[in-house]
Amino acid sequence: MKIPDEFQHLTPYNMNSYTDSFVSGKQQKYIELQYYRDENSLKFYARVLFHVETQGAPGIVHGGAIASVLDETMGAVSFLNKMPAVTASLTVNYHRPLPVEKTVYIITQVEKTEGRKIYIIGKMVDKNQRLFADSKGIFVKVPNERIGL
Ligand SMILES: CCCCCCCC/C=C\CCCCCCCC(=O)SCCNC(=O)CCNC(=O)[C@H](O)C(C)(C)COP(=O)(O)OP(=O)(O)OC[C@H]1O[C@@H](n2cnc3c(N)ncnc32)[C@H](O)[C@@H]1OP(=O)(O)O
Repeated sequence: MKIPDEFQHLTPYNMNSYTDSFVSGKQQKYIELQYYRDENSLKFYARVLFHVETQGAPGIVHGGAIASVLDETMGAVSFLNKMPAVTASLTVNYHRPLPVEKTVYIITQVEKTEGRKIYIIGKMVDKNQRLFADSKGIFVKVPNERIGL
């Protein structure tokens, strides 16, 4: 199966301390998601399949479902970079309708930090690098105990 070049050398990443998420937890059957990381980069990656249960318009993935997956993958890149943070703001641009049952790929990265603020960007593409959505957000560093760590 063809996958984006950037995904060829990644290793699957399982978030052991974060297993019941409504986005990526195995208890839900709406979204199939596998995270990946690259030891040599500060980016974080996901392969995602939205099942028909995530549709808004018939056959098209709901924009809120796309935003949720981007949000979690963006949040995760802050944790991986040892900066536990929560979403303060999130902007998503939807470039074309995403059909249900189509595998797509997400890439997120930290753009810059300013004090407690972490600026994170993300994008969702298919195997041919066609852009479905991109996102930017401000995540704010919080003490571990504020997020149950
Ligand atoms: C979540 C964790 C789970 C456990 C994980 C285990 C490990 C697993 C590993 C990886 C998985 C990762 C999965 C991530 C999951 C997805 C992420 C989410 O969905 S998080 C939930 C939704 N978000 C909230 O619930 C935030 C609610 N809001 C707040 O708590 C506060 O408003 C907060 C923390 C954002 C700010 O409050 P203040 O009182 O601490 O700080 P102030 O002083 O107000 O802001 C600090 C700086 O941020 C700016 N700021 C605040 N809000 C802003 C906004 N909306 N836009 C722009 N800037 C903002 C402010 O202007 C200030 O900037 P200046 O330092 O002055 O430069």
